[in-house]
Amino acid sequence: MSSLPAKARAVIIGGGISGCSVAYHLAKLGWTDIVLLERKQLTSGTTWHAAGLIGQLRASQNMTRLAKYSADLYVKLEAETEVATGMRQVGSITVALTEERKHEIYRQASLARAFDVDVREISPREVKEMYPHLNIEDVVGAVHLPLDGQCDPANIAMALAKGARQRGAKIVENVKVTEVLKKNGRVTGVTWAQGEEHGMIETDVVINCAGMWARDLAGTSGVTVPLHACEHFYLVTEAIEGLGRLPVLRVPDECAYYKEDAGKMMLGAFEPVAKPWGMNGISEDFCFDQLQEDFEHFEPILEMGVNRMPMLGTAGIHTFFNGPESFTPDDRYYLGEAPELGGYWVAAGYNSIGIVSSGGAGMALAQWINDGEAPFDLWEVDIRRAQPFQKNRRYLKERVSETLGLLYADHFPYRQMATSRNVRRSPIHEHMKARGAVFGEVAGWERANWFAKEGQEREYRYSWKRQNWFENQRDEHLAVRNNVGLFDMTSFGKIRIEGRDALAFLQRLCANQLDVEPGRIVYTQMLNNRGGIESDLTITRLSDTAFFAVVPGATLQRDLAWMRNHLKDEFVVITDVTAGESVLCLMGPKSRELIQKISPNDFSNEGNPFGTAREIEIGMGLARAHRVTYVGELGWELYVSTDQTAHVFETIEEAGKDLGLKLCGLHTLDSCRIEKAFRHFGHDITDEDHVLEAGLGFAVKADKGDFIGRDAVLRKKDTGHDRRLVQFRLSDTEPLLFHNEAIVRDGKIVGTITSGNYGHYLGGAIGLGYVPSKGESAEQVLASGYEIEIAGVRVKAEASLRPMYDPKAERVRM
Ligand SMILES: NCCCC(=O)O
Repeated sequence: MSSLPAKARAVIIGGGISGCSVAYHLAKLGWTDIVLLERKQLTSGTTWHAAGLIGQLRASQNMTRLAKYSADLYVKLEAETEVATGMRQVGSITVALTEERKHEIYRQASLARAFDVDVREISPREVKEMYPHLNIEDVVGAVHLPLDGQCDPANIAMALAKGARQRGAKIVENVKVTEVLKKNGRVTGVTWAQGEEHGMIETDVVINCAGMWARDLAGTSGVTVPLHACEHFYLVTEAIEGLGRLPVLRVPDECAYYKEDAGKMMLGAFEPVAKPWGMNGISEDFCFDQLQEDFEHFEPILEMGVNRMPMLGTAGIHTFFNGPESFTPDDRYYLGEAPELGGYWVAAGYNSIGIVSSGGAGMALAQWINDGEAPFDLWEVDIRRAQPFQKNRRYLKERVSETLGLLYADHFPYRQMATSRNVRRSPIHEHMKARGAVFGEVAGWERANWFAKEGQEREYRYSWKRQNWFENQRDEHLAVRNNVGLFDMTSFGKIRIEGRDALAFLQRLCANQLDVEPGRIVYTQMLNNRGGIESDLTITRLSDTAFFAVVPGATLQRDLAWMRNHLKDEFVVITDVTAGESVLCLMGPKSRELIQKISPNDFSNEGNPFGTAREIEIGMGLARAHRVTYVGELGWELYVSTDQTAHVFETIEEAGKDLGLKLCGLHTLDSCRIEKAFRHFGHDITDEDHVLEAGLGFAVKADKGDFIGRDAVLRKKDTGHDRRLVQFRLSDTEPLLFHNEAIVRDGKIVGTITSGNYGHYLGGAIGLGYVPSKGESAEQVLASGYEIEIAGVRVKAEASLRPMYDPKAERVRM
């Protein structure tokens, strides 16, 4: 095909709104020699049948930021490109039918306000004024966003495509990418076909924007993009006389959204049990196709719809639509560079919010590709969170039948998935279960989140208030503080870094000093060039040439990729050994007494100081005992080969009987660590957060020689902090903090809580969050009056820059 170049700076695969937005934003950054290849026609997969709702009310700060960007962009796009986008800022209303839902949408409103989104809590009467057709009998609250809107999705995509073309991008239809070429772990080009014609484009950047084909396409390159299509249903009525212009309406408690368009009403649904589609692959010929209607499946939604908006009962139905859309295992989309293949980028899996997401996502991804670093924290949607096993089709099929409905379900804190569970289990999973564990799942790992008492139901009762496990957590928490607790942390990611150049390699990647004696444990961060935190880990030196890194289970793929991508011509082997060792954490003031009962080794401060690790005998087996803690107490993390784990666990349990040993869950790990203000990666510390502003300067050794991020550290030392991570305790002991609550300083919203939990020892909810501090001393930062806004209500908070629990770190060294 003569119009296709032999070389391009980037090749985008897929001409839906996602691909068009990436092309538009790359072109805007000056990437003019780029090519977008669409296997059929632009928008012909999912974009063309999307509802086109532009809602800025999102569950987290970055999703709010990106949705706001999309809304602002789409408003301007028509003037810029002269394509009629159908963008109308009709506003939106979300109504709550329960107090819990009202609390959720009010929380989202607080968050949106922190990002300058125009949003207001409104009464049911005000809802009726704006939406006279609505039955508001059981409406308990609502929020209104006057600058939300609706658009014609296909035309937005066309406008983005035109904007990209105007800046030099080549967008070509009816060309299929047949292979992504690679060499030495990097993309080198793509081959394409158009009918009988074939060709190749040399490139080192490929972006998979292939929507519901993204998983299979990625699979041919050994890349993991776990998503699966589901059937998505909506209906459009005949024209209704006198309907008038109406805001978009969401009634999540009835799984429904409503849109007025050209005098007709659209009613769409996110039903609790969805219908996965395309299990055996999606046809090559799919082009503007619809799926078979299923009235029975939609009927319960329609019934609620007719009650909510009685005129639907008499309006004729013009279209009953069913079309496929992509869903992911956690209802969040994928953005970023695939960990398996350099230069292979992904923007896919939009979970039915692709139109409002794609503008912001395209902007963020283009900047990421251009700069080699994410423009701000995108961990929530980062492709590196995907686990290799998640591409399993049975897993995906079962999971997406749930995640479609979760879009409009209550997004309670700690909510666990019900489907596709038990894939990754610790060797003592059954022991934990037998002792009352109630499990949660992270990265496929089943982990005991809390332990039910004898006779107590082993289920979560979700709420925005104290949930049914609050007292269990309190007992576990106090056992760790006063006595001894045992956590199963087998889900930790474990990486061996070995070889002649291992030390030099880690010295270059880590901010702390790794040139330590074998047996020392070093807490460190891996930084990017801005001084932002890419990884938060401990590294134990096992020998002159061998190191052992421990990372959160959720970040393992990201951390492996960061290490592997930074390997030069060095003799270093990086191996994921996660499945080989379990981790039992014995924590609390009586942990020494307990371990000493079952091991002949010396656990004294002299023989085994804080921050050291060595092999020990335990029961009749062996373990590597690391004297570290994430809960702020005396304790040991025991790394045990998986075959001996049950034996070691049983030995500890037996010995702990007369010491009051308590099994503890992940909720307690978190409540203990937040009292001690230990940072949690992905929340309190991200690639956007400077290591010094995060309060981790103690783990940075700028004088050790060069390392990635060192210049940024030195610069920050010169210029001073722009913001600081502060610990807060609410003075009212009743309300709870989770994350994303607004921080109010002297009456003004200045930030959001990055993580929160209940401090059962300190008494009251504890949160961490950044506040601006340019030119201010620590005293000045703390001298202000702080409040935290929770669902619109402001609660006084005490602030501290030092950990409120054990500020002198005496407990860990006792
Ligand atoms: N595709 C439907 C979008 C739903 C929503 O924005 O709430």
